Amino acid sequence: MSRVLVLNAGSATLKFGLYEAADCRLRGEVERIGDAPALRLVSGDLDTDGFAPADSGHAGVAEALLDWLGSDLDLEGLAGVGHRVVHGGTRLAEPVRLDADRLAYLESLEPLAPLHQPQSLAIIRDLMARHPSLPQVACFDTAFHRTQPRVRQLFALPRHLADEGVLRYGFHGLSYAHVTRQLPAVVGEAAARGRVVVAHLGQGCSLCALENGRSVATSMGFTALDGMMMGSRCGRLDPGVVLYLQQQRGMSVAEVERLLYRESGLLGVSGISADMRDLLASPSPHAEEAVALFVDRLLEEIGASVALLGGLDALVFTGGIGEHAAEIRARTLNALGWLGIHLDAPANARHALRIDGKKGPAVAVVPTDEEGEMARGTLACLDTR
Ligand SMILES: Nc1ncnc2c1ncn2[C@@H]1O[C@H](COP(=O)(O)OP(=O)(O)O)[C@@H](O)[C@H]1O
Ligand SMILES: CC(=O)OP(=O)(O)O
Ligand SMILES: [Mg+2]
Repeated sequence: MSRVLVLNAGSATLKFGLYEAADCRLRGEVERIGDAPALRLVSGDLDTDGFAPADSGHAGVAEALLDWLGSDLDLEGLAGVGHRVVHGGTRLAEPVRLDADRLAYLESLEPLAPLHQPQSLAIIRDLMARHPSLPQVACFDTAFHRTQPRVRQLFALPRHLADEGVLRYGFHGLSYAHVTRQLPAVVGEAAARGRVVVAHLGQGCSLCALENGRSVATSMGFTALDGMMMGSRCGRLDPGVVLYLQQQRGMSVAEVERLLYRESGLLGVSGISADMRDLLASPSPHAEEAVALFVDRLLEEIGASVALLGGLDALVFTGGIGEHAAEIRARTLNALGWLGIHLDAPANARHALRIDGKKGPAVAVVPTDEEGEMARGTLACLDTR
């Protein structure tokens, strides 16, 4: 039976899963990378004691995770390893087996995803060096959005920039692909084929407008910095602010990158934390202001998606905040009565699969599973290579 390992390197987490065909045998994550990395098993049975990173950074954590997995599992016996690579650029979309050429292309995209691309490529290089004959497969966050009409991919910039690939790519595609697969069972066949908005709200946040199960618009852009406000990223921003920071404040490119990716969003506005749990529990007015802005921006992004779809049949929440923060869902949904949405408050409080009051558009909470989607893509890629 084909066994694959999948690795999902995020900005502060490294999630992993071991699959035998479609069955998940082991799943877990290392949280708080860069601070105090801790390994947590979500399912499966393996002693976590042997996990001992030499340092708290991404490289140390990845090495320790591979050592820990390798001490119990025969990594050489795997059919392959699947990796979440957030940016596939113009050349790569479907899951592909990596070689030196493709790896070099993906490296050229590192500046477009500084919180994700360098981390996942470093793990891939490490695994290629350790196990040269073990297939490494990349599964792209951008792939799901390639169905978008060209006009939705364009920025209002001179044409030659679009010709060289400065386009809206969109991200969180593995999450949207998983949610889309669940839609018929969750909201019914008719709504699943209709106009659906999915809000993926995690550390990174984005929205996707679906028509007949295909992405027709998304809030993230050329990079995972655009659109919705996030944990530590600003989301949509007047580009004049970037000019101001460089011209008036004399900030370097690296300083601006740091500010926009790591010091903004919930963290920047609250001055307290990038973690929604901390802000919801905080009595600070700055925490409340950050939460209020988050809800406002979410309403704007939902409104934009619904306008492009010409209506709404279902709204889905996913990602850490989308799945677990009942207060954020309630504050958002209570402001969406104009869409005919009715909230079932007790169902929302217990994070039920359906939280609408059986009138108007369906509203659902669907746990995401990027790892399951990657296992599927990796197995399909290895079967047809
Ligand atoms: N119970 C909760 N209440 C509010 N927010 C939560 C809760 N659990 C998780 N979160 C939020 O989810 C975020 C992480 O989302 P997740 O999708 O796991 O992140 P990642 O993008 O790293 O995969 C955390 O930053 C936190 O703000
Ligand atoms: C693309 C992106 O923002 O991913 P994450 O939510 O994992 O940070
Ligand atoms: Mg995520």
